Amino acid sequence: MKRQLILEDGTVFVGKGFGSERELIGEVVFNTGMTGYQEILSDPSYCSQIVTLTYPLIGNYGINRDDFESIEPTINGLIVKEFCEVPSNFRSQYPIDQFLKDKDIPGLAGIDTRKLTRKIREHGILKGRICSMDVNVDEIVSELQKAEWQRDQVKQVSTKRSYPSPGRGFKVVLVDFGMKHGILRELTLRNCDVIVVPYDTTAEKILSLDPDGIMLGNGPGDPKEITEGIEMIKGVLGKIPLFGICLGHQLVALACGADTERLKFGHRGSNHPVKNLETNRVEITSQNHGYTVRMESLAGTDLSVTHIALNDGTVEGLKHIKYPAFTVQYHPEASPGPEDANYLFDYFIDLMETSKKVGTNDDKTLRH
Ligand SMILES: NC(=O)CC[C@H](N)C(=O)O
Repeated sequence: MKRQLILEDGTVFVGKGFGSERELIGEVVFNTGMTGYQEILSDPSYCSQIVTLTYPLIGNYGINRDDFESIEPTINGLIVKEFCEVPSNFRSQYPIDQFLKDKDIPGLAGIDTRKLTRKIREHGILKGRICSMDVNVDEIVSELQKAEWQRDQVKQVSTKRSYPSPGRGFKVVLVDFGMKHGILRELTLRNCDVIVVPYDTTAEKILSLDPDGIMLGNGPGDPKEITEGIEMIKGVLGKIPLFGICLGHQLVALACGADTERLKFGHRGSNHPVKNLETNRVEITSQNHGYTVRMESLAGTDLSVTHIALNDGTVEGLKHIKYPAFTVQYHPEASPGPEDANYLFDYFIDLMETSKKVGTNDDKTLRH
């Protein structure tokens, strides 16, 4: 069935609808990964966004049982050049069209995704809506222009209650701002005894669980909205080793007095080159973020830059100069890859081990 994408600047792309027929407003973003559409669809960091995949054929290995990053996908739409109706893979359980119908997520195929991507790159992220052909385009455009940027996505996707994921190794509190389950899988692989807690858990509560380490996961939206997380980090920093990923990285920066800002069109893909300034090695990384830590705002803070993006020079990794705390803007858990940055989870384990041996000194600070 013919359907259209309407953007807030009045541009219209006509294509073929698939998935659900719901009409939802969302920020239209693009991801350049060649594979990994199931992980992208189910990554809560995309909550309420309409995701365009630039790879021209999507869905050929279907949707399987194992690759989900969350149980309920929360994207507001999926745009592809061509979707595969008959997937072929031994793991495939059903086609992407059926999955989107079941989850009530609208899809649009058959549009020029290169043109749409160029538009977003030139203009910056635009609000849009996938609609039927009989709507009044001018009305939709003015509605889009008036619409606020989405808020409160973390509240929507974070777990409502703590839950354990038992193991025999280090005890880790994983703060769920809308985490990809890949993070939990990496900790489990390393035998961690994990407790996943809601985004607004206080420092006191976390300290009362007596963890060896705290992991701050990824999540959607503007980091400045998550004041509960920023306060919590201030209360645990220096007391327990800390590892932050993506939104977790941005929150640590804010807690240490640095600033964040929205990027023009973000970094979303699985081949973003990042330079590790400590080893001078380049890592190919998986990324999905629309905000960034402002480089200039780090002056005068206790954070030093450990990684930078080679495409645009933005901050990709930080470490605390006094406390055992480090963060990355990209995704070391990756899924489906690349795995260049997987060593960071081992580094976190080492940090917990060292901190445990050294113990805490009088003012409860731990040092590398
Ligand atoms: N993947 C993430 O954690 C994204 C962080 C934040 N919501 C951003 O868009 O920059």
